[in-house]
Amino acid sequence: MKKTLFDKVWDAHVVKEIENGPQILYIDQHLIHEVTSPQAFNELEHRGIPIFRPNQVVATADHNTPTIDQHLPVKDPLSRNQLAQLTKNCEKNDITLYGLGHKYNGIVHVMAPELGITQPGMTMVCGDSHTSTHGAFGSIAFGIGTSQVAQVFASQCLLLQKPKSLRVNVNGKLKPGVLAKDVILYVIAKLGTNAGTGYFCEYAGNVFEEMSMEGRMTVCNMSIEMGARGGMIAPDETTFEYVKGKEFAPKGEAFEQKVTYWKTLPTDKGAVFDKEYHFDASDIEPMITYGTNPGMGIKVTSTIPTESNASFEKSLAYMNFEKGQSLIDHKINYVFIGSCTNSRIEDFRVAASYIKGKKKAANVTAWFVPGSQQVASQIVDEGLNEIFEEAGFKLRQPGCSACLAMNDDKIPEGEYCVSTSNRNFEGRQGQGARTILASPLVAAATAIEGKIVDITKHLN
Ligand SMILES: CC(C)[C@H](C(=O)O)[C@@H](O)C(=O)O
Ligand code: SF4
Repeated sequence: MKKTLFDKVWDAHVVKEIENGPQILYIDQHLIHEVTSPQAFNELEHRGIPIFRPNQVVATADHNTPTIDQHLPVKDPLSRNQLAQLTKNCEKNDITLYGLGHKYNGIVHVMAPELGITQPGMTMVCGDSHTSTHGAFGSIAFGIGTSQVAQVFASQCLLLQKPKSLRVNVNGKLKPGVLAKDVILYVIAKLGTNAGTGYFCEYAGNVFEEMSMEGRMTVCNMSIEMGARGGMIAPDETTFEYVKGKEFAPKGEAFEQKVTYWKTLPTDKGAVFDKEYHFDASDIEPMITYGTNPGMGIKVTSTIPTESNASFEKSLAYMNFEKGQSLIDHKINYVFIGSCTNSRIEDFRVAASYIKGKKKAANVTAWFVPGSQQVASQIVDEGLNEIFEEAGFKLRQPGCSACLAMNDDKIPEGEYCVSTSNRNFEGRQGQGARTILASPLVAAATAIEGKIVDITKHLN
C-alpha cells in the first residue's frame, strides 16, 4: 500500500492498536513551557507518579518572559511566579530547562529546531498549539492539552485517534516580495479556518521544496489556524543540511544512518489523501488580514470583502474597518516583528534588507523581538542590529512578547499593530488592540512608512 509521509512516521510509532479505536502512540520528544506544564506536574505529584523519561523532555521559558532587562528580577508577580514554578518543577524532575537568560533560551518553537532537538521522522508534542511548526522537518508534531501533558510525562505515550489526511499543493513561481507568510495567509484565506479540522496536513509542491527551513516553519506554524491538527513537509536536502551539526543532532556515522532513513519518509507516489487542494503560486501576492481570525486575509492591494453576516460585521466593527475599504495608506502606530511564526534569522534579514538606509516613521513604536538567544546573537553577528539602530529601532530580548498579552509587551486599546505573529483574535495583543497579520517584509515597510503600503512598489 502507498503511504503518506504522515502514515510512515505514525506507523513507526504505534505501540498498541485498538481495533476501530484509538491507538497508543510513542512520543519521541516532549517540549514544555511555563504556561501549560504546572497542572500536569501537580497531577503527577498528587498521584505519586514519576516522570517516565525526563531525558526526552526539554523546557524553556517564553510566554511570561519580559523582553527588556532580563537580567533583573521579573517585575510582574504573576509572570515571576509562573517562571519560578517551571524552574522548581524542572529541578525536581531532572528536566533540562533553558530558562531566562540561558544561551539556548527562546520561544519553544524557535529554540528546539535550531538546537537540533527537532528532527525528521519524530513524534513531538508540547502543550502549545503551534507545535505544528516542527512538522517543517517531516516530523509529526502537534499541540496537546494539559491532561495530555500529564499523560506523556507519565508514559511517554499518548492515546490518539488517527487524524485524516489532507494535502495542500502550491506549485509555480512566487512573485517578488511574496514570502512564506504570504503563502500560508493566502492558503488560509482561501480555505478558511476550519478546512483542516480533523486532518493532518502535508504541504507539497515546488514552492515548499524551494523554501528555506525558516520558511517551512512559518508555513507549518500556521497549520493550526486552518484548523489542522498539524502540518508537515517532506524532509529533503534542505532539511538535512539544516539539521547537520546542530547541538543535539546525531553526529558522524549516526547522522548518515539517520539521513538514509529520513530519505525513505516522503509520501509515496500515488498515495491517496482524504482531501487535496491545489494552488498556483503566481496567484499569491503580499497579504494582510483585516479581521479577527487568520482566515480574514486579503492581498495588500485588495479591498475588504463585502460579506453580510453578523460575525463578519462584528469583526469589522472591532477592527474599525468598513466593507470595501482599501487598507493602503492606513496609518499604523505599532509594528511587531517576532513570534514563533516569524522571529528567525531569515525574518530579520528580510526586515533589514528593506530597512537599510531608511528611517523609522515618527508615529511608529516597533518591537523587533528575536525568537531566541541564538537568533539575537546571529542578528548582532551579521550586523543587522546596526541597520536597525541606524533606522531608529531597538532590538529586544527573546520571548513570545506582543504575540499574546501574557507579558509586558501589550498593544494599547484601539491601536493597530501590523504583526508577524499568527493570531489576530480580539484582544490577542492587548485589550482592544487591533492586529493585522503580515509578513516581516510588509511589517518592516509599515515601520518605515508609518502606514500600510503596497510593498511591491517599494522593492528595489
Ligand atoms: C499559551 C499557549 C497554551 C497558547 C497555545 O497553545 O498556542 C499560546 O502559545 C498561543 O499562541 O495562543
Ligand atoms: S510566539 Fe505566540 S503563537 Fe508562538 S508560542 Fe508564543 S504565544 Fe504562542
